[in-house]
Amino acid sequence: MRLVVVGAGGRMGRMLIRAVAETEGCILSGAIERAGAPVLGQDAGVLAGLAPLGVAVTDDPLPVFAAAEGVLDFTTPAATTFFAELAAQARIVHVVGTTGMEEADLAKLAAAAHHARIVRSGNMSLGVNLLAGLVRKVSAALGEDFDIEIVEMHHRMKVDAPSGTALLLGEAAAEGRGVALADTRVSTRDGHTGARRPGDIGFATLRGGTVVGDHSVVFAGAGERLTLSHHAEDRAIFARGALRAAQWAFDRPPGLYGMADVLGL
Ligand SMILES: NC(=O)C1=CN([C@@H]2O[C@H](COP(=O)(O)OP(=O)(O)OC[C@H]3O[C@@H](n4cnc5c(N)ncnc54)[C@H](OP(=O)(O)O)[C@@H]3O)[C@@H](O)[C@H]2O)C=CC1
Ligand SMILES: O=C(O)C1=N[C@H](C(=O)O)C[C@H](O)C1
Repeated sequence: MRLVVVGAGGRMGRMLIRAVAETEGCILSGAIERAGAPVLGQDAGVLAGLAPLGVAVTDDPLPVFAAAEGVLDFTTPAATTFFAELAAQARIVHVVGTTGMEEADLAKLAAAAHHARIVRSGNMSLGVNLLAGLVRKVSAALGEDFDIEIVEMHHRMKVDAPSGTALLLGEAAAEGRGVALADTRVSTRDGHTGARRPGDIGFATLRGGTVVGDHSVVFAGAGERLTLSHHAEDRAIFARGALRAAQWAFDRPPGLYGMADVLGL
């Protein structure tokens, strides 16, 4: 499968280039960065710490998308909605790992999915997607007597909060209870907040150092507490998930899919 990495110079972009090079049946056919990026013109393999791959980083996606079968996109919401339109025009697979997307961005992805095969997830790792299934079950079993709080920690460079993973886990918890996350979500607490409202799903965000991604879902009841956690130690887990998603989507009809579809969960 001929794959393009967009945001090739980023933390995930470089990891994705390595993952494509290591995956049987996949070949890097293009690497895109934004106009003016210092890595333009560099060989993508060298950029990712590998031997040269003969693919120069470019800021012109049109000819690159036209010659590809899929695009791996861990960039920004603005870049992802732009690439979604191009991927739909080129009728190629679009794997979206970008987080921090607003309702309007998601509506654009849904529109593009009429023509493209899009797989989007706030976390592409196997472990987190299994955890989401467990959270849904535990949330349904415990009910509202147990307060749900989601705690996440990431590296100091992360720009969005709560993380895409925390929101994914929050959605799973809300589904388990049969409520909408939008009605129960509490993402900030500061000052005299008053007592916790029954049924709220709380989020707490920590940022610092080089943490790849830690998430815990705490179910706090009267006299006991249950905590389900995932610790990402290496960004390779997300890149491997993205490759799996691209290969899975290759012969699917157009639509918007998630990692639960890819993993058969
Ligand atoms: N779903 C998942 O499993 C995971 C999701 N993520 C998400 O992926 C995203 C990226 O994370 P990370 O790699 O750490 O961030 P980085 O900032 O390291 O990488 C993003 C890259 O995208 C580039 N970029 C921005 N705009 C454009 C554009 N218009 N065209 C081409 N390239 C562009 C940036 O360039 P520049 O810096 O020059 O602006 C940068 O190189 C985040 O939203 C993060 O939360 C991360 C890990 C796992
Ligand atoms: O920005 C990151 O680094 C990560 N982002 C994703 C998120 O927002 O949950 C996935 C992972 O936790 C790393």
